[in-house]
Amino acid sequence: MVARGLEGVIAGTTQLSSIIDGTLTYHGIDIDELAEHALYEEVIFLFYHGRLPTRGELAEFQDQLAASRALPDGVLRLLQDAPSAAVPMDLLRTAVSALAFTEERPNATDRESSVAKGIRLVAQVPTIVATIGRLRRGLPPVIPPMEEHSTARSFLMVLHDREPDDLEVTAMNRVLVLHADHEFNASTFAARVTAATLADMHAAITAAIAALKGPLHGGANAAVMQMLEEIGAPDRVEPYILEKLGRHERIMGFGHRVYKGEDPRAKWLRDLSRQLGERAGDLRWYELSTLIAEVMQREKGLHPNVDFYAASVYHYLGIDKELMTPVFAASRISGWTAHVLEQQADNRLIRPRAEYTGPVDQHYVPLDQRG
Ligand SMILES: CC(=O)SCCNC(=O)CCNC(=O)[C@H](O)C(C)(C)COP(=O)(O)OP(=O)(O)OC[C@H]1O[C@@H](n2cnc3c(N)ncnc32)[C@H](O)[C@@H]1OP(=O)(O)O
Ligand SMILES: O=C([O-])CC(=O)C(=O)O
Repeated sequence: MVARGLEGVIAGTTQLSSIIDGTLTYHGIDIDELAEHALYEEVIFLFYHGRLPTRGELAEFQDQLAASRALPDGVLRLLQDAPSAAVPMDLLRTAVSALAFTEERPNATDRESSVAKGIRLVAQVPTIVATIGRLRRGLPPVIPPMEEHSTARSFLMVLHDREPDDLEVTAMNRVLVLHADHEFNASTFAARVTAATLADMHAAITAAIAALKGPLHGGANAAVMQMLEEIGAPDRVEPYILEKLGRHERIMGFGHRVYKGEDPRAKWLRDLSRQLGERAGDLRWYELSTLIAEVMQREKGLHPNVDFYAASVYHYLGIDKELMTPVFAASRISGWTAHVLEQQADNRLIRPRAEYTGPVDQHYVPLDQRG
């Protein structure tokens, strides 16, 4: 029997993250502890080294990331020359693919080369995303400040051309921690399938970005924002959701292949949405979100996934709808690159079988004899 969508299939092993009985851990550490205490850079180090950094190692690692954030001129030009209607996820995918041109050994897959490429990508992807955001607002690209250690702060500074405040930085850091890895999700699996052919890091990450784009995966956050805008007012929540469910349409940001109860990341994002909404004196997006969640719980027994409250959090952080899925990628790049390293360290081609369901005993009919 075929497991449709590979549901429940254990397709490989990983030491990076696990979801057991609804509990998410990164290398054995509960996501709640990391969300509360960790800097995103500590999480990246954890993925790359299998342990948390010492103070000295963290400072050195943050220096290395900060020194790698700038984009090569060719990639900046590519972003600037793209049509103004280009879709941000398409721009990100193309820019990451083009970064391979700037590698001295683009095809190399040995550990040293792949670690160096991975760290460069972890540093560069947030810059690409912030630069796409700037260009969409008619702002010129800027070089991210090298003295800025925090990815969260650097990203917001570049995106908004101003100093973010403490709550914004805390929120952005937490968003980066919460989205960083999630075992064999679709985009990570795409990266691993690509890496398993011995294609290089940039090839694998380009495949991952392509897979993240769809609304059943990372693209759901932008679709949630679209829905919030369409609903607009609390009294429209119930009729809107019931009408969609009546047409057997999916409500974006709900349901998950692995979690059947609450996604452990959702409560952190709900809390951030409320805090940012209170600070802005505009709780509309938070309140609409909680009302939708109540209706979905009552009608379908479905819980919000990571993409649901992320939409209003991003909105409160001044991130446009179209940039929301790229922002997800700016965090998941840490997990993707670490999974590629893990795949390369113990590689075997990933090549399952298909059950054939087409016709049998057919014959070639010459062109002039076909009716
Ligand atoms: C970062 C991430 O990728 S998190 C996921 C982001 N994606 C979304 O938010 C999109 C909306 N959610 C979905 O489409 C799904 O829940 C998925 C894709 C996440 C998981 O899908 P699957 O594991 O394949 O679940 P499946 O599609 O089999 O759904 C099971 C049942 O729940 C229903 N269901 C699942 N999600 C939803 C939803 N969001 N809205 C309405 N009904 C839903 C399905 O219609 C189905 O009902 P049925 O058995 O009566 O036909
Ligand atoms: O794991 C999944 O299927 C989807 C995903 O990436 C996540 O929830 O973070």
